Formats: sequence, structure tokens, C-alpha cells
Amino acid sequence: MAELERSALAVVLTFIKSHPILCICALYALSVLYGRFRPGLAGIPGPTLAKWTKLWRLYDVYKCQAHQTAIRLHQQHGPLVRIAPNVVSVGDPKEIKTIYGLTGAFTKSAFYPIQSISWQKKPQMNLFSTRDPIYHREQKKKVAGAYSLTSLLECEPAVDSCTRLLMSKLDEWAATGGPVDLGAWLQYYAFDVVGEVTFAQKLGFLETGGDVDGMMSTIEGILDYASLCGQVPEMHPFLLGNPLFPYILPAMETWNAVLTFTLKAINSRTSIKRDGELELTDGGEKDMLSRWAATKNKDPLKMCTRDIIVHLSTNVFAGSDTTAIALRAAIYFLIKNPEKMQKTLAEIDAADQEGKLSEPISYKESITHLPYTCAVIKEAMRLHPSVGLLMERHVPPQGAEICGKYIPGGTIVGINPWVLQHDPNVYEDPETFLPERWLTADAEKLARMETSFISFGAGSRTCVGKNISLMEMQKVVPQLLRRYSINLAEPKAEWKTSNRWFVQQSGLVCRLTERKAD
Ligand code: HEM
Repeated sequence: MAELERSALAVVLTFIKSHPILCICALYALSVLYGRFRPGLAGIPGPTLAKWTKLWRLYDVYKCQAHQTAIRLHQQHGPLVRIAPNVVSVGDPKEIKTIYGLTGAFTKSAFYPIQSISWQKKPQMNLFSTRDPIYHREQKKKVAGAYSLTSLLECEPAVDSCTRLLMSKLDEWAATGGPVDLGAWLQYYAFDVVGEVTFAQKLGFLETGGDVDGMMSTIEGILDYASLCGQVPEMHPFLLGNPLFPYILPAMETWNAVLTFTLKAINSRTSIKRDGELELTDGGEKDMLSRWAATKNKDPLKMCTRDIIVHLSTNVFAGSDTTAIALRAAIYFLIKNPEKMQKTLAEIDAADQEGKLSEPISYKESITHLPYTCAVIKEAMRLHPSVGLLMERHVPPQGAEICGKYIPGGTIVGINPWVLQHDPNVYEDPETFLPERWLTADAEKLARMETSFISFGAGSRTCVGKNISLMEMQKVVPQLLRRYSINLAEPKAEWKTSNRWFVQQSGLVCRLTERKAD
């Protein structure tokens, strides 16, 4: 018997040796077949090609409109849609708790680490990119305090200084009446605010009215790469994730303007010593660099230089584009809905005439006296979420029941905010910009709308910078509307959107007229 087995094995080995290409093709075909008929996923509807190959999804993302595809597919197929052999898009708010619950049992997919910076020749996992729940918990404990609203309000005067600088620049455009790319200026503003909160300094975007050190285009490049390679993350080690690259091309690290920029901003306050250690003793500031340097000075085991650099650079990467997208959305939807614009202006003017607003408007005044304006911002973020792809997670090894169906362990599942936030079962007339919905819905309906509102993510990995953005937006949007009459330079023009993980808009070219001077 053993003799027979040995000779069978010998025949197989001889066949493999003499037909290697045929064998590789056969193995590939078997893996494709297994992928297509994967137990547990075979019956989930979706585009036919997507069930066979992830190239369908790669092409969909490549076209930059994957958020619209996602909405359409869920309307057609229901709450579960298979968008790659091992990927299921979920469109049911009841499953937010399952997928993003606070236990963090569904870990982030390989889509995220691709977005890490590399420092000292190693990819450095940050709060956003790490897949490891224990590392995440440890790191979050160290930094969460600095993102609390109480801490951030201590930076409010610094945010005000950005608002004043923005207005001084926009005043020049208002004076000439020429067309201004307001979308770009809102992005410069968002960068400088992140600079103030993070490093206690503006990053130079407003001052120069342009992309400083090519950082905006670098982030755009990272997003392009992440959104495409993220659909086939197994290719990353052969592309920019090749571990040999930093040794072959040591200059590669400096290609990443986010890291270079972070180091530059740190160096302008303190020099990083020859041994790579950071020492900051100026103290007294309320920005994150000062806070975390103080923690490090007290207890280097609690916070090391690496941690500080990683978390500071994450702010630069994650905090500016996302906020700029939301700011653009608020302004654009108001311009396109003149009746809502009039209502917002009436609210701001009334509060102003009653002497309830400072110059510039404070966060507290905004949330207390301008409820309609706050609803405008929320509705803009509902209608145009900044993030436009699946927030991917792995189903834990034991599998899970999602929308009444058993999904096997290892499957990638996730929710795209665009799908939930355009769901007519939750938001009546979802394509209409209707800030009133947040003010007039009964308690039950409002609770459903709030649950489905996942522009800042959900659960254990929800956005840690949410308070920065909300403070910033709720202050600057009413301030700009109070100061300028804002119209599109071409009244009938529409903006263009491009989904590369973040759904960027272009074409918010406006004419400004001054309504009220200082
Ligand atoms: C309107 C503005 C913003 C939006 C729409 C937004 C959106 C999001 C979303 C959707 C996530 C979760 C991603 C996922 O689970 O896949 C997230 C996470 C994160 N965001 Fe934001 N974000 C905004 C502003 C900011 C700002 C200003 C910062 C920092 C300065 C920031 C830093 C982060 C970080 C560090 C994470 C990872 C949190 C964790 O995993 O614990 N974000 N953001």
C-alpha cells in the first residue's frame, strides 16, 4: 500500500515538474472557483463579475464614483451586496452595532495600513491605520484627552485667528468682485486650523494662498494609491509597501510630505536631537505637540517620540481634507437652495441684531443661538459624507449573523456612509437638502436618523477628531455667511465630485460681496 502511495506521489511530482505553468493555471482556476462559490457568500446578490474577481471593484473605484454605484446596488439588491469574491457591502443601520461595536471584534481590513507613514524605515501604525485592537486601545488612551471638546475649546482663540486671516484674504476677493475658488480657500483654512490645534502654528496655507510644500498634492497621491491598491492590498508589498524600498531608496521617506511637514513643524518649536529624541520644554501651550511633549517629559514610557510624531502626522493627514469637504458641502448646498440660504441668513442676522454674536462667532454662541445653521452643517454632511468607500472590517473567525444571514469568518464587510445616509427608509426624500429634518423630526425618527448618520464613522474606531471639525465648522460657516453674500461665479454650474476614499469636490468658484464689515 505504502509502495502504491509512493509511486502515485512520484507520478504527481513528475507531472508538476514537467507542466509547471499548467499546474499554476489550474491552481489559480481552482482558487477563482472557490472564491466565486465561497460557502456562505454564494447566495448574496451583486454584480456577476464582482463575484468572480476583485478587479470589478478595482475598476469601480478607479472610475471615482464608487459611492454612487454603492447606492444604486443597494437599491437594486437590498441590504447585502457582494462587491468582490470576499467582500460584502452592508446597507442596514441595524448592523452598525454588529460591525463597528465597541468591543472591536471586527478588526480593520488591510485597506488601512496602506495609509500609514513610514518613519525610520518602518511603516508606523497610527490610530487610524492600525488593525490591532490592543495597540489601538493603548494609543487612544494616551491621546484621547487632547481631542476632547474641553481641551479643544482652549484652542478657540487660535481658530479665531485663522478665521480672521481667512476673511482678510477673502476681503481682497470681495473688493475686486473677481471669481475665487472658495473650495480651495476652505481647504487652506482647514489645514491651518489643524496646524494651530496640533502645533500651535498656522501651516502657511492661508498666508500663501496655496499648497505649502506640495502637501495637498501628496495627500491626494496617498488617497489615490490607498483607494486603488486598497482593493487589492496583496499588491502593496510589491508596490510602495516593498520592505526593501527604504533601504534601496533612503530618500523615499522624505517623499512623504506629511511626515516631512510634521517634522518641520516640530522643528520650528524644538529640534529633534541627534539620537532622534524630541525635547520640548516651552510649555504652557494648549496644542497637541505641547500636551504630548509634556506627557513625555513626565513619563517617557507613557509617550515616546515615535508616538508623538505618528499622532501629529495623523492629524495632518486625516483632519484637513475631510473637514474641507464638509465645509464645501455646507456652502454649496446653501447656494443651490436659495430658500435655505435665506433662512440661514435670517437666523444669523437676527442673532446678530440682538447682540448675541461676537466677532468672530464663538462655538458656544453658534450652538446656542444658531440651531438652523448647525442643522445646515449636519444635513450637508449627511448628503455629502466625506468618506465614500466601505469602512472595511473583517468578520471574526467564528463568523457572524448579518441581516439574518450567516457570514463566514474572514469575510470583509463594511458600510459606506453614502448608502445609509441616502436611504429613503430613514431619510424622507434623501436627495433633497433639508436641514429642517434635524429640527422637526419626532424623537423616534430623529433617533433613527442619528443612528444612520455615520459621517464620522461609528463605534470603537469612530473619528477622534470630530470635535475639532465640529467646532471649526460651526464657527466659520455662520461667520462667512454673516460677512459675505456668496454666489457661484457661474450660477448654473455644478461642482464635480471625485471619490478616492474621500469624496473631493471641485468647482466651488464663487463671487463674494461684503455684507458686513468689522
Ligand atoms: C468633517 C471632518 C471629518 C470627517 C468627516 C471624518 C471622518 C472620519 C471617519 C469616517 C473615520 C472612521 C474611518 C473608519 O472607520 O474607517 C475617522 C477616523 C479618524 N479620524 Fe476623522 N474625520 C474628520 C475630521 C478629523 C480631524 C479634524 C481629525 C484630526 C485632526 C481626524 C482624525 C481621525 C483619526 C485619528 C481617526 C481614527 C480614529 C480611530 O480609529 O480611533 N478626523 N474620521
